[in-house]
Amino acid sequence: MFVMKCGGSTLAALPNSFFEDMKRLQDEQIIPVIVHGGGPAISDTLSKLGIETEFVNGLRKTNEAVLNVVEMVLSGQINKEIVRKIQLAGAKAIGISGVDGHLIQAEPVANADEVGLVGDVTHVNAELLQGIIKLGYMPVIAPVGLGADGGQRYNINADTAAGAVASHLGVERMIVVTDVPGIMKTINGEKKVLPLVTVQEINEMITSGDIYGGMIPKVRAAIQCIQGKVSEVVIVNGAEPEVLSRVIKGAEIGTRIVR
Ligand SMILES: Nc1ncnc2c1ncn2[C@@H]1O[C@H](COP(=O)(O)OP(=O)(O)O)[C@@H](O)[C@H]1O
Ligand SMILES: CC(=O)N[C@@H](CCC(=O)OP(=O)(O)O)C(=O)O
Repeated sequence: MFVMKCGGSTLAALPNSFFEDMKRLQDEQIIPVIVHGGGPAISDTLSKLGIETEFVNGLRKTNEAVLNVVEMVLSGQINKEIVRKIQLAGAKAIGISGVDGHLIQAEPVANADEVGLVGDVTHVNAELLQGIIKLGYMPVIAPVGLGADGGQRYNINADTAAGAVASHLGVERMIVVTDVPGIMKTINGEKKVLPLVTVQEINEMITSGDIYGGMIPKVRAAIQCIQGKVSEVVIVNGAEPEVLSRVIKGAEIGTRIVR
């Protein structure tokens, strides 16, 4: 079993072969647990509805109006689109959000005064995921969470949600699929993908500005989950052929984040 986070930046562009690769892995009992984003689709719908939107360090400022759109787009549109694509590849998938079965419990982030109804994960109902897997399905998770009282919804960054799911399931590996070939750094005027980075190097790159925007929640989620059972987080480009099986087989691809 492994956790795969799939970013909204790359979802529409993922080739059919990506989903066929997932089916092969499922057949080999290497079950993907998918957590997806959908940031660009949320921004599109917000703009069509004339609702302004803004990001602070990769997190969307969220009020009730924004949250309605986040839930509609993530749990409705994107979640079902992914489930359909997996099913068309011949594999079995069940789509749920963090609301269903209290899958993702959340609390307000530390800078809630800045970003509003954005959540950090406090608990993941891992038994529910294990149950879905036991039935032969791969779980496809939309990152909307619920407060401990079960009433308040939170918008959770998909990277953050994926890291928490990986930690609570105790998987060895999380694969983050995005639209860049890994963490990049300009060295002597040339942009290069770093094959391996440590927590210390990441912190330095955030301070220097080499890591910014949407890459920040990814590396923060990676740092958080590699403190526990997860031994590595790999950031890869979804357009690379058979990227998931190659990472699983240990190919040198993308950026590996290790302790
Ligand atoms: N050092 C870095 N290396 C690669 N990408 C980076 C870096 N720092 C920031 N980024 C940005 O992070 C983006 C990926 O994050 P994001 O757009 O949120 O993707 P996703 O939708 O997959 O979560 C890249 O497209 C790039 O613009
Ligand atoms: C709090 C926060 O920023 N939530 C994200 C949730 C979706 C997401 O993370 O999508 P990507 O993986 O495509 O970026 C948002 O509202 O865009």
